[in-house]
Amino acid sequence: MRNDADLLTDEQAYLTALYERLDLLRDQAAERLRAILLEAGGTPQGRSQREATRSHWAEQVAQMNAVENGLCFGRLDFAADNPRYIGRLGLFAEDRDQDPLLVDWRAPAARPFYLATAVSPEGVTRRRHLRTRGRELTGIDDEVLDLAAAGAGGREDVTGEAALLSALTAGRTGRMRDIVETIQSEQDEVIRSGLAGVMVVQGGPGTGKTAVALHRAAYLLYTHRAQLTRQGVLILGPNATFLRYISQVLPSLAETGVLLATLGDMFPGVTARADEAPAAAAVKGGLGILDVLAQAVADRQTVPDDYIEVDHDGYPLRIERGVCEDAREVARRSGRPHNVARQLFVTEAIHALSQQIADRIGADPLGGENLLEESDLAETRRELREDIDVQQALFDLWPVLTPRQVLRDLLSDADRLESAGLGEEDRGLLLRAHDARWTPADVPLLDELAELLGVDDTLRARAVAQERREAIEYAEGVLEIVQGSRSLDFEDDREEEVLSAIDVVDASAFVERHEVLDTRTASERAAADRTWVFGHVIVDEAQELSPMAWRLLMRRCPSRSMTVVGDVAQTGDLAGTTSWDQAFEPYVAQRWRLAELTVNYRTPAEIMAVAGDVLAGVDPSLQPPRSVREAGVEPWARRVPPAELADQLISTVRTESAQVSDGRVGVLVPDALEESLGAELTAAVPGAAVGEQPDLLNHIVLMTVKQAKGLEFDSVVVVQPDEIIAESPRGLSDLYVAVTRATRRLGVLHTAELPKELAALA
Ligand SMILES: Nc1ncnc2c1ncn2[C@@H]1O[C@H](COP(=O)(O)OP(=O)(O)OP(=O)(O)O)[C@@H](O)[C@H]1O
Repeated sequence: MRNDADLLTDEQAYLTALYERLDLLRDQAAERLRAILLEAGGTPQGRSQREATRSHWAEQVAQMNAVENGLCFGRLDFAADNPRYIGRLGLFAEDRDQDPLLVDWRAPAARPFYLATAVSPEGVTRRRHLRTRGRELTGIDDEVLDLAAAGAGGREDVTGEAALLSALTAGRTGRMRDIVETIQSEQDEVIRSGLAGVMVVQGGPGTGKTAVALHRAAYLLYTHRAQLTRQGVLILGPNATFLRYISQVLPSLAETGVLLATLGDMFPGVTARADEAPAAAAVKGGLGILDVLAQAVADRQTVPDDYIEVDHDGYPLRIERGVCEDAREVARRSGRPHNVARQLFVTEAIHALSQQIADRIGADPLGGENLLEESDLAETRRELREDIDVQQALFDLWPVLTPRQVLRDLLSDADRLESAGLGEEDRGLLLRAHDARWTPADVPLLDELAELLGVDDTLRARAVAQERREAIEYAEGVLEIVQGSRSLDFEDDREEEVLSAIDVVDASAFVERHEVLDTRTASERAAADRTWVFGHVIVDEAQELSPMAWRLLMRRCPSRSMTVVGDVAQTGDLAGTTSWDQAFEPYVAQRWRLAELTVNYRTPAEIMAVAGDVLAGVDPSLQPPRSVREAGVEPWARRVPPAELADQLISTVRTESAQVSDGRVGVLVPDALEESLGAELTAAVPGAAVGEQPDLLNHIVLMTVKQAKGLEFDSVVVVQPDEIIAESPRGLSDLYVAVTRATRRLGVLHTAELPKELAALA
């Protein structure tokens, strides 16, 4: 009889063969890459093809490197089929007609690994999880999936229980890990849902929303590769620290072509990271600001009180208020953006001024018709257009503007704000220095202004068109030569069918082929281009987005192919989303689909009992997600004298750090205490990370709740919960976020009474 040791030996042999195949393929890819890198010169077309080949092989090598750990993690046995091994990458034998050696987790054939249950086994008789360290098999967990065996213990709501629990109880590292080995069926439904339309994934803390969003990106890129690598996928996260936290997950899923960004990165050339009062961000985030921006632009289209006098050709020329008003009216009525409509304003004004000149110099002394002819008038207009003084005067009245300039000027000038229609209280909130740093809430305003202002690219377009005309003329010349030589060569042999360049391309197609292709990836180009349209947009912590931020995102995704993950119970931003219906109504009406995640994989049951009370304070109708496990440790609270808070915190952090040994301790504090407690903690515990973008790889991190959105720690110490609540109208939601960051241990330090929502800890 075969025993467990034989089983391990067999599976190890299979694993070793897989790694040998991987090594071989990787060596081949690396060799091809080296060969391409050694090539040089050639035509522009040849170079761009070479670049495409180079990035293909570079990506292949990177993918194969990324799957080194955990290459294969599962096996499915079927009643009526060969076993199937599941891994992070697909591998084929030399002979492609054979079954694949390893099935990529994203392929349809891998799906039963995540979905098959004893009740609905989908032909699977056994699911096996392979545990590995490096290339070595360290253990096997089997689940037998036939109904007869279903009663034999195990949970029907969880697949791969042993593997799942071992993943969930592992110490945290400060970087998120992939979950491909233990994706649960409700998560799998979301990950593999179709590409089209808006899908909202609502789920409480720890239900795997972030993990699911990232795996969905990997799945979509795998399944719709051609389309999505061309257009790119945007993943929007709440802050830079969070992006670093998740940044390793995608490469290890062997994917590229994804742009990870925060709202603050969404206007090319601006990195908006500064903080501002939540109330100010709320004013900027509401749709009421749209009228203010439109008026701010209109306010830049001015007319003189009476007239402006300029010197033209030695004569004084008056640019009268009436002329400017008429020209402005025509330009505004065109409905074009400000910088584009400017052409109309100038043309109208020049027209009126030329008429003025004609009236003066062409007047018939005998009272007849004006003596100037149309050609004279055209000449006058040309002179006026070229007159620097006239140009300057018209520029001052209707200047070319940039979004940054308009927003800076507006936010630093109380009169402009008032004229744009902002009430006194809001003016007080928004007013700031002219050189203030950009905040994330400014970014949708910059984007909106870019739409209102537009870009007058007539000059650039003219230059490009001219260049292209010249290239086509040149190409026509080349093709004529080809044509000419062909008729000479084949004069005597007219029967022969010969295709030459002239038969298959015309001159403009010839030019197109020879134009140098942009070799940047879609995500690189998208990052530099405000008007880039993404193939798919994934938004994490989507509840924090304001209506203005949604407007910006919808512009980047006119196809509305979006995955939106979030939890309306965790909304902290005042302008954030508290109802998905409201957020999407303006863009897709009722046409969005909702998926709910209900199981909490992060926070153990003991801590969720406390979190449930806090959630009831936020909204009694909301249900906390169900914890998948217990930690066996009760959460605690300790009241300390105010003067001892810092010392007590330091000693608590030391104890907690020892408790989680290699894991992570997160200290979550009210905004007002971040600086002072941060300073005291780092003085006493030198390795601790604090500040605007603390390094999560440190074992101890102190941050505000806002910074901790989406993150998790083995042990969490919440400081002064009453202050966290008091700091914002959404303070209870913030406390809910704070207490749900822990994977094992939760403690609370407080100097005042415990808030009633935490009474269970008293
Ligand atoms: N199927 C799974 N297998 C293993 N681990 C999982 C699984 N699903 C989620 N997790 C783990 O649970 C933790 C919480 O997941 P995640 O951060 O994605 O949750 P979330 O819903 O985004 O939470 P929050 O709303 O609090 O930000 C992570 O450590 C994640 O790796």
